[in-house]
Amino acid sequence: MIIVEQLSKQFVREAGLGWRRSKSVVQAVKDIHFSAADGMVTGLLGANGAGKTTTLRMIAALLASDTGQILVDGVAVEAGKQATQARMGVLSDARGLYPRLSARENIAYYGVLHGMSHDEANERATALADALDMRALLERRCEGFSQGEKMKTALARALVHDPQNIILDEPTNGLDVLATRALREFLAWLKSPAGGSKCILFSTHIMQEVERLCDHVVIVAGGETVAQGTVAELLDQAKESNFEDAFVKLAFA
Ligand SMILES: Nc1ncnc2c1ncn2[C@@H]1O[C@H](COP(=O)(O)OP(=O)(O)OP(=O)(O)O)[C@@H](O)[C@H]1O
Repeated sequence: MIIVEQLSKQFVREAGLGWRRSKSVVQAVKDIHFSAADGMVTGLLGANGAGKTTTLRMIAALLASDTGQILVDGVAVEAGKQATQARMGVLSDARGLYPRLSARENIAYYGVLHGMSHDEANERATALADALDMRALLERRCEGFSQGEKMKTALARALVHDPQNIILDEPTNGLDVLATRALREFLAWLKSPAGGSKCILFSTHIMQEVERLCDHVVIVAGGETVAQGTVAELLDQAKESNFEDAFVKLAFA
């Protein structure tokens, strides 16, 4: 379970050179708060620049927050510290695979970094490849992989140590309809008791994805949580019958 309270983060941007040099402050996240429960898919839904990636990077301990608190299974997240890493699997938007390594090596290497033996990590890579229908890719170098192949490999790598909490930044970016469907089915399995009742948190700006996949939706606008609930509750709150209309009303009214 992930609990986020009063999270904020600002960046200082520098522009120009010499005497023309200037600094400006960007308040990327102002006040984000929500909780993401086990056995559920929670979606962070927001427009471009709303603060989703910055929020996920703070939860994943990749970036320090200015204020607020993040608890993962009751343990406070601290940027750069290992305490919560074992409990989290993170799929960033950059994917970041080693192109010269095979998919298996990319996946198993992360397992070893998480303290697994080589055999254990290899067995897990094979099991995940079966679950993600990517067995044929396993021994291929990642160089030249398609978007969908990269995503599957990066997802398997994020899950190699069987984390309870799964954080995905725009996981369907660049995927076609079939790959998106397969991912949706896999996430539905991961949140089920058979898949381990995982806590899944993902960011997106795609309405249909949220309607089809999310048990809980957190609408983020201008770095703030502006509404949250089930899709039905948000429709009710906005007094709309179409989810896109409800989103626009809640995010930009
Ligand atoms: N390292 C950084 N330095 C300066 N500004 C940043 C940095 N990272 C993010 N920002 C700014 O913070 C704001 C929020 O960015 P963020 O990437 O979190 O949004 P997002 O909701 O993930 O957007 P998108 O859907 O376009 O990926 C944006 O205005 C962005 O330009």
